[in-house]
Amino acid sequence: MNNDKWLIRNGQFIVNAPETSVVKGCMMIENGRITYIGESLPEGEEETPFIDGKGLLFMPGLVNTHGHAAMSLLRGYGDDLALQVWLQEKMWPMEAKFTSNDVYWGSSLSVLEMLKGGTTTFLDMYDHMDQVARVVQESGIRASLMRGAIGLCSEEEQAFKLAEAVQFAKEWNGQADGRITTMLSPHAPYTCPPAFIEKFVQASYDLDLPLHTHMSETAAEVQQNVDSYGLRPVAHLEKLGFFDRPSLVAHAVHLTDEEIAVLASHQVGVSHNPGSNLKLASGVARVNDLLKAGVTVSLGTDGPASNNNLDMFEEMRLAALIHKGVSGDPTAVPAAEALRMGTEYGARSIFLNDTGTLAAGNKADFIALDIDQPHFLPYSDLISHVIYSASAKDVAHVWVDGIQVVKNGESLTMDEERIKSEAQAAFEGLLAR
Ligand SMILES: CSC[C@H]1O[C@@H](n2cnc3c(O)ncnc32)[C@H](O)[C@@H]1O
Ligand SMILES: [Zn+2]
Repeated sequence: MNNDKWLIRNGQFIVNAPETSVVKGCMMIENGRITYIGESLPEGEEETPFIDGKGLLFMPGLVNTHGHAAMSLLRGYGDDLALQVWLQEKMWPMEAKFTSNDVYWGSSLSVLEMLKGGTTTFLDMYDHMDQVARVVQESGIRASLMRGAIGLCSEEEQAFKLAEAVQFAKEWNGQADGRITTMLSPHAPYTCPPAFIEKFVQASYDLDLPLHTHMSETAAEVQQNVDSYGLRPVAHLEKLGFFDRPSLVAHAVHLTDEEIAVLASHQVGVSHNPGSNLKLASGVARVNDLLKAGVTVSLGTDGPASNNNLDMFEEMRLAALIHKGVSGDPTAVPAAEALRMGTEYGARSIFLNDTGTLAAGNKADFIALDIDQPHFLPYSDLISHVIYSASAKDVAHVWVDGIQVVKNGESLTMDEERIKSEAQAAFEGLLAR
């Protein structure tokens, strides 16, 4: 933990209360938490160590609420395919060959990309999760981790996967100085028989941990659910008690009005993954209607093999653009709302209540953008610029828990050259096996 007290002076800070706006002045950090943001230097702090924020825009770290980090090894391996073909013919055969070493280097590559691009918290659903947790420990990032379980196997294998998921969730919750939290995650209703999902719901009660799953990503999947169980995925999961638990669903592209009301009434969060949904031609989620119904909608990249990068600025921009385009309503998902989806709502979606905004009392998870660049001028509306003009490349500095992990665009905690060469070797090893 960081026990320093220090200040940023002469900076510009995006705050969300009482509304999303920019404050010019100072921010103070003590013991890894923000203790002050305001226009003037707090009294008696003239001698406190500080960094000069001139030319920088400080904002909350981005929160990526759905992904599979190790799939960076499969980036570019299987493009331009629909979800089921992509999964069954390209991803799953390769993933069957993944070792712990592959997951370690693939996740390292993704965490390096995420930190350098301003993501300070990510959700990860995968296998060999001890390796992902190790990467989180070493890199200094914050994460919500879970062993994803596909139940298209024998009951014996299902029991083994559930036991692994429970063991991982118990063992790692609160580790890495509290930066790791855990959830429980059956992969999807189309890959997990109802009785298997019910076991995850029971484990969620037993461990007092939230649930996460893929849901209603494609029209074909919704139809398959109706054919198999006589219900669409929302009613199916509701019947299995999934939504009686704190839960987050990824994608939720194909929803009816009634289903949106069900998600809202159970306070189910939705991780909207616009880049992945567009690339896999899954459709466009009803984000405007979800937000209007009071659903917490956050943003995720999904895995790097269906996106194909982990740039959360791109996801915020896509969210702000595509819902205007498909609705014909230029007021749909305004810039400030897209920004909250990428930060505040992200933290809320994964049940973190003291990160996601720059506010006194919150964890000091924040980033600084270099706004002394042509595409940020004129300084008319910096919130607009963050959504419509910025990209991951503009991130100069990153702090998590008040500890700097990226400085002048370079990682301070991860060995970039080693990670790139090991990831390339891991990919070649997968091709050769
Ligand atoms: C059980 S580990 C996670 C599992 O999820 C697969 N996956 C990656 N992206 C998607 C997606 O968009 N929809 C459904 N499943 C996805 C990944 O390949 C792993 O097998
Ligand atoms: Zn996914």
